[in-house]
Amino acid sequence: AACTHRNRNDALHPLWQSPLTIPGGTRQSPINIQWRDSVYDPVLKPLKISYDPTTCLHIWNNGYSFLVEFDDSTDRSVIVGGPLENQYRLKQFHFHWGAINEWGSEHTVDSKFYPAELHLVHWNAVVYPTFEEAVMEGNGLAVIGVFLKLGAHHEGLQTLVDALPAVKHKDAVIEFDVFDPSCLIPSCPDYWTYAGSLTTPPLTESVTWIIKKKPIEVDENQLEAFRMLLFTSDGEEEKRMVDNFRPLQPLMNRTVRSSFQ
Ligand SMILES: NS(=O)(=O)c1c(F)c(F)c(S(=O)(=O)CCO)c(N[C@H]2CCc3ccccc32)c1F
Ligand SMILES: [Zn+2]
Repeated sequence: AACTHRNRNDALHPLWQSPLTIPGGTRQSPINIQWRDSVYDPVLKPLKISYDPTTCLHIWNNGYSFLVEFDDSTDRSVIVGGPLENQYRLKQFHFHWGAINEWGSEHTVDSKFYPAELHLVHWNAVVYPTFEEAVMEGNGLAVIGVFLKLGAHHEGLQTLVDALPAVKHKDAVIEFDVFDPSCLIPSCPDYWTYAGSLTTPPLTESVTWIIKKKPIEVDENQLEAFRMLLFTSDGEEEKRMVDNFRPLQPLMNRTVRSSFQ
């Protein structure tokens, strides 16, 4: 049943009416991560994350998801190591979630969906002068994916949840000037990594995905707070912002590597 529902969102929202798969695309995202098919790579380093909480700027409902955007004009919030050749700057983070807890994540693990997935979007400011250029290049972006599972209340997430009513409608923005997103990343260092793409337009094949093995726990009220957001602007007929994930894409000729045995 979940699989049919997942495809239902193609008709629901313009974003997902874009081509299911880019013609000629060989590295599209998201994918199912088959744990037993992932290959341990001893060369993979630990991912080094150093975020400066004061680089946080605002929260914005852009009609696809809600984004927390950062000042990426300097190297104050960066990641390095892991599968990455260069240092990448944090630009924004956002989430994908479902209408109910049975689905909502973009990636799956052994075909299991999580109720939501966090994406921290970074760009290679060492090699490319702007984010927009990095979006078009094979090694331009690095996105950390963190699965959310239903469980204990998440203190760090709550500060974000408390601000969501202020960005209920598309195009709403509120100032959000101190937040450390590393509180949303599990301390367990284990991750999978593969070469993929953006999961929203322009769907460019420019993302090194780093998917954390361990999920974070959030409670039902916190997931419900995501589902109270709207795709629509103030004054339009309300459409709840749910099921804002892209359907799974073919693995094609790719190997998912793991940083753990
Ligand atoms: N799942 S994902 O990580 O691929 C991903 C998203 F799912 C998503 F919704 C967005 S967005 O900014 O809300 C919508 C723009 O496409 C972005 N934003 C990126 C993509 C392109 C772009 C251009 C300017 C600013 C941010 C972004 C994104 F990288
Ligand atoms: Zn995303």
